[in-house]
Amino acid sequence: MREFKRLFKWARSEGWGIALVVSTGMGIGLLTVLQAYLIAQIVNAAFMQHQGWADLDRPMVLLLGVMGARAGAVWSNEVAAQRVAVRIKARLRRALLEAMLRAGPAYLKTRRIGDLIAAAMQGVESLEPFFAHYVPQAVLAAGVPLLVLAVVFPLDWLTGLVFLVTAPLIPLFMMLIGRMAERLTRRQWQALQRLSEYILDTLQGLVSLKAMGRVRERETHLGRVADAYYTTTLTVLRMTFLSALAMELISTLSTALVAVEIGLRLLYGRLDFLHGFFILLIAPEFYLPLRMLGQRFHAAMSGVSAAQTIFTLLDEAETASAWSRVSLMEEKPVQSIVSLAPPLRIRFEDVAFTYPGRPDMTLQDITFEIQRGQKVALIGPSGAGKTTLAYLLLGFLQPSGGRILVNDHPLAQIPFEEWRKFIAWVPQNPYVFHANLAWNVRMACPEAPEEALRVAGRRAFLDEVLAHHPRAWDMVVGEQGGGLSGGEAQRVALARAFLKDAPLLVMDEPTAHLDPDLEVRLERVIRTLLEGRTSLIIAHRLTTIQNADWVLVLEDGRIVEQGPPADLLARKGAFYTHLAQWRAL
Ligand SMILES: Nc1ncnc2c1ncn2[C@@H]1O[C@H](COP(=O)(O)OP(=O)(O)OP(=O)(O)O)[C@@H](O)[C@H]1O
Repeated sequence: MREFKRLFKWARSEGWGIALVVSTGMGIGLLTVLQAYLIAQIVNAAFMQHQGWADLDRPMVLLLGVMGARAGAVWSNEVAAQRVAVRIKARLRRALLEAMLRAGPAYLKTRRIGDLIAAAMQGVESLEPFFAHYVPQAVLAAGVPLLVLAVVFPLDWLTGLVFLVTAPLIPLFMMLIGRMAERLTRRQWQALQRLSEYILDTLQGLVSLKAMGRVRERETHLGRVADAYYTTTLTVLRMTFLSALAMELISTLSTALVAVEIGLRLLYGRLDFLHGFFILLIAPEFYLPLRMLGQRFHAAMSGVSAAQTIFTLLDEAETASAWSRVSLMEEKPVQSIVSLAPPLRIRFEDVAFTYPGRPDMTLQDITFEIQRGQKVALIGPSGAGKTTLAYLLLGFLQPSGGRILVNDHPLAQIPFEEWRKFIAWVPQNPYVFHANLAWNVRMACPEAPEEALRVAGRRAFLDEVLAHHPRAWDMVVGEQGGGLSGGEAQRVALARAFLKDAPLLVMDEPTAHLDPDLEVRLERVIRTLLEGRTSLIIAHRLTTIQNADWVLVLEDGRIVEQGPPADLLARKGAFYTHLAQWRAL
């Protein structure tokens, strides 16, 4: 039920929109009472007092006016509620995206992408019934019965008493089955999440599944996951129908009770027709908003279950953004607080880092310096913390201890938006977006002129790829570089780095994709790219290590050795052992 509170908070934050929903809701209540009273008055005048049409034209016109106004209020209420729902959905999606980007790549690595997609797409979408139907209905359910009670009590205290005793039965029943409904819809939402994760995982790993002959097995399992979703959906539907039936029964019996006690008193002349008929007309309207609230509660429940995932993601990302310092959504220029003159000098002083939720330190006592224009190679076994160290320098993560200095300025004081202008990042598996090649390279520097794009392409050997394709730079590639080989995607990343021409290059050297001929040429490309730049390379090849000015050997999150490669080799320590393991010696 915590989610209910948070969702209502989001609804309240819609200001005017929600004020319109509330005011039109109260308007509907008032007009409903007035409409019932006018109908009762007209019927009373026509049939009990035998008045002619001529005497009834005023109340008839008034009734038509009230009916029109009520229709208008219902329409405005629905439109306002829909607008509130659409706006909140858009805001929630943006908040999720912002939170994910603020939390940065290190946090995203810990999450399942299927989860995020399900939350941002179906999850947010399933909140529509909550904001568009449940919230306005909650306003009506709170307002209309109170209004009816306030009108009916002075007219007939006995009916007022019946209303007062029977009305709580519907919310009481709603609360009783609410817990069960919550549990079931949560199970349904989890089944949907599992299904979307499973489909995404299957599609992404299709090649491996085929290669290992596991497609049939996966298909059978997928069928089971889909069946689980089907079964939970049917259970939820069954319970929804059952609860609708029960609420219908309660309100019908209560209305019948009112009808009997009114009928009997009319029969014995203890109540005048006008009031009796008015109360009979208003009785179903008294129970309707409560009954509808029950129905809409079930429709809204799947959204509430999804909201739990959405809010968990938002909270987690919020915590993660404390250790990540990225705010990628900010496109507005940031006032520079330091002036960094390239080439850059980097210094790590006793830097430590711990991922939240992990008991041990991922990095500790990291102290080294990259002189201006120096090429530093970072080596170490898998899981030693190389990527984490690179992320710290890139500004994706914040050190838990120590500090990083750039030209003697603490990196923590340089806004990320400013810092990113100084860095080019070439990851091991660069992401190529579903767009044309020109866009994919130009994203590194959107304002770069055409000529600079061509030069960058040429320097990264990308023109060889372009030559084989009639649309050249306009060639559209699929997401994750579909349509490009691994080596070609690598060249796109290198072309981006050339185009950006940043003073600091951070690179995770490719270990695969390259044939020997391309490897030799790429080596030349990389050497050109490194010229005159300060660079940190997570090195996986011997030549890169030999050509480096300085080598850092990382083991279990600590730098166990550092120095020029020739000196380290002569020392026959960790560096030597590391290379020996590669059979490089
Ligand atoms: N987002 C994360 N949350 C929690 N722990 C993480 C996260 N990313 C990495 N780790 C852990 O931190 C340690 C260092 O990981 P890191 O990726 O920096 O190593 P690496 O040296 O780059 O490894 P590889 O060469 O295999 O890429 C590992 O034990 C890893 O499991």
